[in-house]
Formats: sequence, structure tokens, C-alpha cells
Amino acid sequence: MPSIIAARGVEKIFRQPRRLPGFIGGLRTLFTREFTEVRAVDGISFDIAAGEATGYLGPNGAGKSTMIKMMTGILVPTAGTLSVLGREPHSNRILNAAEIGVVFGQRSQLWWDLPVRDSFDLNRHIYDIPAGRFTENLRYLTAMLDMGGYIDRPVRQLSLGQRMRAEIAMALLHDPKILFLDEPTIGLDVVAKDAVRKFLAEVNRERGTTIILTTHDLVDIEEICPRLIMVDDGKLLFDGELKRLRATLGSRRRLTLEFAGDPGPIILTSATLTADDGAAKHFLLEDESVSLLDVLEELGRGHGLKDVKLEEPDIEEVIRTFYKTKPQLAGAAP
Ligand SMILES: Nc1ncnc2c1ncn2[C@@H]1O[C@H](COP(=O)(O)OP(=O)(O)OP(=O)(O)O)[C@@H](O)[C@H]1O
Repeated sequence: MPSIIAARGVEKIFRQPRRLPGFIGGLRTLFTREFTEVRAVDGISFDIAAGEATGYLGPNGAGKSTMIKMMTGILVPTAGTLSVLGREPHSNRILNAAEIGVVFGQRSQLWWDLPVRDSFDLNRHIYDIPAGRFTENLRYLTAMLDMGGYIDRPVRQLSLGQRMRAEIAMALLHDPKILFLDEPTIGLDVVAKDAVRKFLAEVNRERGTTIILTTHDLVDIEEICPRLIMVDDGKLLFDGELKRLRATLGSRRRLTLEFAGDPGPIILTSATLTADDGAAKHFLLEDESVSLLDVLEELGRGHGLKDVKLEEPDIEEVIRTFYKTKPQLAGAAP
């Protein structure tokens, strides 16, 4: 599939005048030309194909927002090349804006004192959305994001979850090809998070909208993004499927066997016992190739087995392991 976003050795260096301490230092700052440099994005390269949903992940200050801002044309890269839908974003901001949608979790695009519907209407004029298309999109988005109850209320009266749904609708009214979201679920309760995730996954699947999102909530990645780009300190550490990350780290599945009563010690070669609660025994499957059937076959009959639970490794654990072991993973990025 041809890529609609191509980043090649993209860098962003922020330069700030060095502030010397104290009053005299403050005065000297005015006359000296000393700068501190922050290399927020440090030689990042990737390709994103139309219709992909990608999570952009990294600790605080890793350079996620800076990269999103460059892709949306708000910031200019210091070096490297960046192409979004065949254009350099910062030198084609207006054309770029017509084809992308942007949601910044911490900043609103809606008019605070106006009813949500009026902000949508303003967008209709700004983006010159044909009347039929606008009506159809508004109907779809209102239904899907359950906005009927508050679309006529001023934005300042909305809860965070309602506002976030309205922000996402606002960003999608003009049918963008790419939707950028910076922390779309930040501060939302579990119900609102779930609604936002389900909707974004649906937009990606049904409408083919390419999605790139930054998040600290790994469940966002699990539910929306099959692909994961991980950065730290401005550098790319991993680009691939979450499945591949799990495999790379050799993450272990958890197995629980529940018995009618305590069958006594159970020793298996296919699984390692981690906890023995009598009637419930907990194991880890060290080897990817071991299946549940292998374990059950080895266990054999006659223990009064009641229930079996097999769980994928928790994504939090996978990511934690990744950041702990990253020096050994130099080959993880393509
Ligand atoms: N306008 C700016 N001027 C100077 N430094 C900046 C500017 N914007 C960001 N930075 C610095 O660049 C680095 C990357 O910041 P960025 O906001 O991209 O990180 P992030 O990964 O989005 O972090 P977070 O998860 O905390 O939002 C940080 O060290 C930050 O202090």
C-alpha cells in the first residue's frame, strides 16, 4: 500500500536563550547569546499507509506531541523530510488542514460560549463542506457519539467526556483522510474512554480514516491501533505490531487451572507453577509454541479440573519490560 505519511530522518531542535540565575544573570541574559538546545525529535523515520491505525507511544517528554505538531504543519522540522498526503505539511498548511483532522486532548477547538451545533456550523463554512455531506456526517456523528442530548448546549456546560466526543466529531465533519489525536482519552472516566475507543476503531474500520494517536493509556493502543511506534528521548525504538513486540520480548501467557478441590501439587514441563492456592493453580507458559491442549494433555484426567483461564500478557507489563530492556533491543526498530 502506498504511504500517505513518510518521515525521513525528521529532527526538531528547540533553542531557548539560557537564563542565567539571579538579577544580574537576568540582565546578562539580555545581552549574551547563549542557548540551550532540546533535541525533541531525533532522526525519526517511518511510513504510514492509508487506512492504518497507529499508536505513538513514549514517556513524558519523548517527543510525541512535537512529532504530531510537525505532521499537522504547526511546527517546522529542523532537519529531515516529512510528507503528509504528498505535501510538506508546514509549507502547505491550508491544503493540509483540508485533508486532516486534529484533536488535542488538552486544547479545545470548539467555541466555549456557543452551543456545540454552532461550532459545527462554523466548521461547515471554514471547510466549505457541501450541505448534503454536512447533514449526513452530522447525523452519523451525533448518533455514533451519542451527542443528541447536548448538541444544543454551550460547550462550557459540558462534561469532559461530552466535550471530547464533540471535539472528535468536529475534527471529522469535513471527512479528513487522516485523524491525528493527541491524548484523546486523557482525564476521561472508564465509560467515556470506552465510548471514544469504540468510535475511533469504527471510524478507522468503516470509513478507512487513517488514525495516528499519542497516548499514555495502553488500552487505547490495544483497542484501536494494531501498529505501535515507540519513542524515547526523541528516538524511534520500535515500529511494528503489538503482537510482534510481545513476541520480541518473549512475553509469557498466564494460565490458571481451577479444580473442584485441591488435587495436591501439580508439576508440568509445559508450564511453570507461579502460585498454588489449593484448588486454583497459576502457571506461566514460557514457550510461545505451547498450546492449551499440550498442557491439558500433559495434565491428564482424574484431577477434577473445573475451569481453565489463559491470558495474554498484560500490555502494561509488555511496555514496562520494553523500556527496561531497550538497550538490548537495538534491532527492534526496522
Ligand atoms: N516550544 C518548545 N520550546 C522548547 N522546548 C520544547 C517545546 N515544546 C516541547 N519542548 C521540549 O521538547 C521535548 C519533547 O516534548 P513533547 O511535548 O513533544 O513530548 P511528549 O512526548 O509529547 O511529552 P508528554 O507525554 O509529556 O506530553 C521536551 O523536553 C519538551 O520540554
